[in-house]
Amino acid sequence: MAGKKRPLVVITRKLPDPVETRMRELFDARLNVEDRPMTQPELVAAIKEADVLVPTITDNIDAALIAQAGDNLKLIANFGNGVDKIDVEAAAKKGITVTNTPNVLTEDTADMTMALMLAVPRRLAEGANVLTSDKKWAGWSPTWMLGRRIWGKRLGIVGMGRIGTAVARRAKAFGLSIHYHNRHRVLPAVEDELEATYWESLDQMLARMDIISVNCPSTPATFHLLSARRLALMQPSAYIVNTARGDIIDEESLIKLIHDGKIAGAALDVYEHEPALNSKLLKLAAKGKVVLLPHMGSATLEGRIDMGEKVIINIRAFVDGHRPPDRVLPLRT
Ligand SMILES: O=CC(=O)O
Repeated sequence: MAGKKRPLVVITRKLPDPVETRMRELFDARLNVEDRPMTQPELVAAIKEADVLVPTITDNIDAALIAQAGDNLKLIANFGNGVDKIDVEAAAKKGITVTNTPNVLTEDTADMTMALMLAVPRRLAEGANVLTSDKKWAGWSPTWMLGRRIWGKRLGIVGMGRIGTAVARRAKAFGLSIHYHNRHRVLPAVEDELEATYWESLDQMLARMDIISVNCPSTPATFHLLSARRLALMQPSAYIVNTARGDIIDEESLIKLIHDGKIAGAALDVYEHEPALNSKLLKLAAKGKVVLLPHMGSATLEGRIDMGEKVIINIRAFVDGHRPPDRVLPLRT
């Protein structure tokens, strides 16, 4: 990029207006004016030409694509936290830095996790549906639409990172007791604040919880972390919430266990093959066993503008010859 004043920054998707305006002011920004994902040939053209590529979490930036990058591509500044669609290792081998947008979507995603945690036990979607569908509401009844109590229950968080901790803070305020499984134990001060119990064994935690919340990243090590065997350890009265990534759960097994009454229900924001949806999930939704959202965890206007600002900060730091604050290093596997 040396010698160039304004790097050519190719952005694969439409971003919120204030972000695009700022990008145009600062860079030679190539925006995607049509609000649709780039096709594969468009992505190839983009990676060949750009000094900086700004993909989103749905673009597949795999080794084959990275191999086609032009010599001037030195930075992939992801608009999003999860980098599971970027081959960070292949990028590093080609001398390309990768950055993401952590922190700014933590609280929004935790809010949505909390909403989903309530949704199935308290029958939110089913209840709302009574009023908006042509089903007749006969009025309040002592025995109708009874869900299950949330407060006083045990919440097991799989992945106590930034989002997991933000979920735990909210859940504690809702009267749940906090349990977690993580590769590493969190700081004692955080455990004390949350009165959290650490489970070294994920299996043992799964077997004892009322609600499980998945909050770890998707990596080769967490693929189907909640496998058929592990899901089968859960109690038949337990619920599972996933706002992380679909492939952390063996979705087909989860569907079967809910269908067979071996898990009470699930609230999902992410899917194993999204945007494709397993049609069996729709059948479970119709029975009130699952609540399904279309990957909206971080979808607030403020959050998306903050994410754009993070992308800009990373690009500017990099272009100015500094280490970008949100550099993602290849995984040590
Ligand atoms: O899912 C959203 C993200 O990873 O940013």
